[in-house]
Amino acid sequence: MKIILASASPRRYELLLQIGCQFEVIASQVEEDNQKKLPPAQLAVFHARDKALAVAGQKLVADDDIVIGADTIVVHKGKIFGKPKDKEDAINMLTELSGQEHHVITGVSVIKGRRIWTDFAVTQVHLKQLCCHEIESYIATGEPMDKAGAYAIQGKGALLVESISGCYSNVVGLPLVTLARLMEKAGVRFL
Ligand SMILES: Cc1cn([C@H]2C[C@H](O)[C@@H](COP(=O)(O)OP(=O)(O)OP(=O)(O)O)O2)c(=O)[nH]c1=O
Repeated sequence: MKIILASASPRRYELLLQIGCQFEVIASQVEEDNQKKLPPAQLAVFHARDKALAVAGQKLVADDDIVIGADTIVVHKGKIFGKPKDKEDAINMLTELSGQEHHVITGVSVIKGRRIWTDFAVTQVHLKQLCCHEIESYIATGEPMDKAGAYAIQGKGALLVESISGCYSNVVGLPLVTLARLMEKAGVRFL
C-alpha cells in the first residue's frame, strides 16, 4: 500500500513530511475553476476531490493505495481568491485584503479504492494595513504568485499577518488534523 499526494505544492509536501508520512507525489494537472457557482467550502472540496480522483484513476495507482488531494482558497466578503494570474492581480488581491479579516479554506479529499472521504478546514486570518510600497515590495519577492490570496504565511508574508484564528497548517495548504481524521477512516494513523 502506498500513500500518494496528488499535488505539485511544495508546501503540502513539506507538511506531510513534517508528520512523518512516507508518501509519493503524483501531481494532478487539474485546473481549478473558481468561477463555479458553489459555496466556497464546497468549491474547495470539489477541487480537492477532482485532484485526488484524477490521480486515483491512473494505471500505476493500485486499489489499496491512498490518494490525498487538497485545494486552498482565500475568501473575503464572499469573493474567492485563488492564485493570482499576474502581478496586477496580486496587487488587487493584497489591496483588497489589506487591513481585513478573511477566511482561508482548504478542502481535503482522501481516496482508497472505491471509497472517498472529504472534509475542509477554515482559518480566519487578519492582514495588517498595507501601504503601496509594502505591497509592491512584497510582490517583488516573487512569493505571492503561486499562493492563494497572493501571500504566504510561512514565508515573508508572515510580515503581513496580524493574527490568525484556527488551524495554521490549513493556511499553508494542508490542514493536518483534518487530514489525519480522514486518513484514520482509510486505516492510517500518524500517531
Ligand atoms: C494563503 C496561503 C496559501 N498558500 C498556498 C497553498 C497552495 O499550494 C496554494 C493554493 O493553490 P492550490 O490550487 O490549492 O494548490 P497548488 O496549485 O499549489 O497545488 P496542487 O493543485 O497541485 O495541489 O497557496 C501558501 O503556501 N501559504 C499561504 O499563506
